[in-house]
Amino acid sequence: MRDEKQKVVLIGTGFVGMSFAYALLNQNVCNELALIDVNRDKARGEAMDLNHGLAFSGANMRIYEADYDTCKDADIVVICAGVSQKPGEDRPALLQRNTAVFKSIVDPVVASGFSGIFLVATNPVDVMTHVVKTLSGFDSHRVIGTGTTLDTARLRFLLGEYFNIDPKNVHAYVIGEHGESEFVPWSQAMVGTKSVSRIVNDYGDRFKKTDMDEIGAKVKNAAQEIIAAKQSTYYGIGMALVRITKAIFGNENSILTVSSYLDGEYGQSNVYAGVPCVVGRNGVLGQLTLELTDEELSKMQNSCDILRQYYKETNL
Ligand SMILES: NC(=O)C1=CN([C@@H]2O[C@H](COP(=O)(O)OP(=O)(O)OC[C@H]3O[C@@H](n4cnc5c(N)ncnc54)[C@H](O)[C@@H]3O)[C@@H](O)[C@H]2O)C=CC1
Ligand SMILES: CC(=O)C(=O)O
Repeated sequence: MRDEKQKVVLIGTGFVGMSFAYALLNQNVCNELALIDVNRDKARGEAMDLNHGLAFSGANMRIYEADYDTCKDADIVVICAGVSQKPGEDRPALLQRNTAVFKSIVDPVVASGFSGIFLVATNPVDVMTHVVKTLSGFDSHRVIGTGTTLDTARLRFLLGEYFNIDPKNVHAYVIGEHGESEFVPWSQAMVGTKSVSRIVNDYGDRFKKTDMDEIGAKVKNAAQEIIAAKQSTYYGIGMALVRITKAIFGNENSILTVSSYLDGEYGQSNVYAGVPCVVGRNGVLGQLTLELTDEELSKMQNSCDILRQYYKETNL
């Protein structure tokens, strides 16, 4: 049993929220989990179902359905509420509907006296995270989105398969929008201590630049492929949310490509985008600024321009 209380409030007990909650329980990440949903029966049923697994888990966790007052002493409020994409729909198509949903969520969270960290998964995630920053008035280091953490995990998995190397030893990132304009800064991708550019250069007969481009495209299209096959994606993002939660509770100062507020980094400002950040107990401690090539910087500019335009469309 921990000495310290570690309380998470999850808002939105759908596929993504409950995949997160189930992984939290299995990894014994916190000792209190409150579930909020506009559909209170659903949240209550989910709390019951999780509680019935406690005896099998080694976790000592209090899990219950609640209303917004519970946010008052929470450490992290995780937002997974809102609509998700239908097959063929893109993430920005959700913007207006999810902005309306967030207006009904962020106000009561703040009114409760909450003073912890917001962690957002709802799409389009970079813009929705910016929406939370504006609606809450919180300092940006305490408002984080999942950004490109999931895309980065997809990239590491595919590169691990391609090079036949443990993905944990693949250090490569997807950055920018969690969406169409995201990209892989290949100049910064490493397998162990060797850069991917060097591997492709030295072993061009086996490992090809065109294969890297194909992997980047597969990462970008992964969500659509999964949604076409099974309607929605949730296990990967659930695990990504747990990874970020652990970095916060453990004060790990881990480098994760969360969506964070750019204030001059990469020449960008007034925008949330996925970039490698140092994540610890106080949220985003800072960005680890990558040394991008001119071509990569122009991709970053494009991605941030798109995100700023989407944010403008929220009229906040
Ligand atoms: N950031 C990422 O990498 C990923 C993000 N997502 C996004 O996560 C979001 C959730 O997806 P799913 O869980 O599959 O959807 P879902 O439809 O299964 O769950 C959404 C939940 O939100 C609740 N909800 C709706 N309005 C609410 C309100 N005003 N207050 C409280 N709760 C409310 C619903 O009752 C429902 O339980 C979507 O926007 C989806 O696009 C999904 C996968 C990956
Ligand atoms: C749905 C979504 O954003 C994803 O799986 O990447």
